[in-house]
Amino acid sequence: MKVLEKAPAKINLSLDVLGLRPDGYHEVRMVMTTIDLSDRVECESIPQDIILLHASESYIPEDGRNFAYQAADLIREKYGIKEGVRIFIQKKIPVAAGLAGGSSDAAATIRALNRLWSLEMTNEDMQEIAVQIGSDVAFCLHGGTALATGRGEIIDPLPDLPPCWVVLVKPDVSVSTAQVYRDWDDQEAVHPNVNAMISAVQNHDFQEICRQLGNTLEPVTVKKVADIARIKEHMRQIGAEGILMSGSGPTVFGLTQKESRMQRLFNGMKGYCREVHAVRLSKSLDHLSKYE
Ligand SMILES: C[C@](O)(CO)[C@H](O)COP(=O)(O)OP(=O)(O)OC[C@H]1O[C@@H](n2ccc(N)nc2=O)[C@H](O)[C@@H]1O
Ligand SMILES: Nc1ncnc2c1ncn2[C@@H]1O[C@H](COP(=O)(O)OP(=O)(O)OP(=O)(O)O)[C@@H](O)[C@H]1O
Repeated sequence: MKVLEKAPAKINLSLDVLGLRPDGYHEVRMVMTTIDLSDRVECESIPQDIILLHASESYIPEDGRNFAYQAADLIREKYGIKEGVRIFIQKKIPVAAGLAGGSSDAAATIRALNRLWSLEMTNEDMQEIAVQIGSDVAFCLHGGTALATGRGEIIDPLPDLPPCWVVLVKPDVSVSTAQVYRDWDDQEAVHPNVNAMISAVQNHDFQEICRQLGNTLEPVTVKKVADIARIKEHMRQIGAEGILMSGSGPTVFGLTQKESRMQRLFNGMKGYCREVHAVRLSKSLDHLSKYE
């Protein structure tokens, strides 16, 4: 049997860091949402006792460095699975971009293997695997809109956002999440109002969501990637209603509810940057699974 899962990217609408924890991670408080830009993960059981992973792009690791591979390895170990699996990842999400592409592939693999091997995993079982792979994987398991706290693994669902377009612009550089967190400085930090963002989401108030967009990691990455500030300014001039860098960057997103403005933004930014996407938001993942 072959199982397919969609693995959507995320954006951070509000990202605050509260401080460094004893375990070396940072305590965060963030509002995240999934968008309709997805990788596709296929899992097929094979009789040999191995994990075979292939990705559509040559720059994606196909061994134990791949988060999807790690997910399969952890599940086989925990549930004593003797058969192997062939995993294929059709990559659409830009890599090392602040969009959690690798984390979403891992989450999709957990969902897929739960079905492929009829494991009847509870949310807690999936969560236990997710946190061993990365901080963003727990959010990616369920998608939709949520508040994430702790190191990012404690998830409290929020209502869906009002419908809107998301225009993503990725500068031609990759950013190391670990380095951005290391460079974040408590003394210099600018803190977004996460509570105000939560209220705006609960009130379905699109204009207020745009006003409350904020990311304490943005100034850290802007110091290294000056293009981010230029992209933001350009998007502002074209007329995006809200603009922010996602996660540790460097991808910048612009929000608008007007299709004509989305088109203007997409065309305007396409002439400015190579990698530009215009997508809609995506809801929670429960209805996305598909068998083949
Ligand atoms: C920036 C965000 O993408 C926002 O959603 C996440 O906070 C990062 O999540 P992620 O990429 O899944 O991060 P992980 O793979 O768990 O960690 C990568 C590195 O980032 C740093 N890190 C990550 C998460 C966190 N809460 N504090 C940290 O300090 C740690 O140095 C860690 O070694
Ligand atoms: N399935 C995967 N897809 C893409 N990258 C992967 C995958 N598995 C492991 N990686 C590695 O993870 C690193 C980060 O890639 P990813 O695209 O997940 O970053 P990101 O979007 O910045 O994530 P985040 O927003 O969670 O910090 C890359 O260097 C890549 O080699």
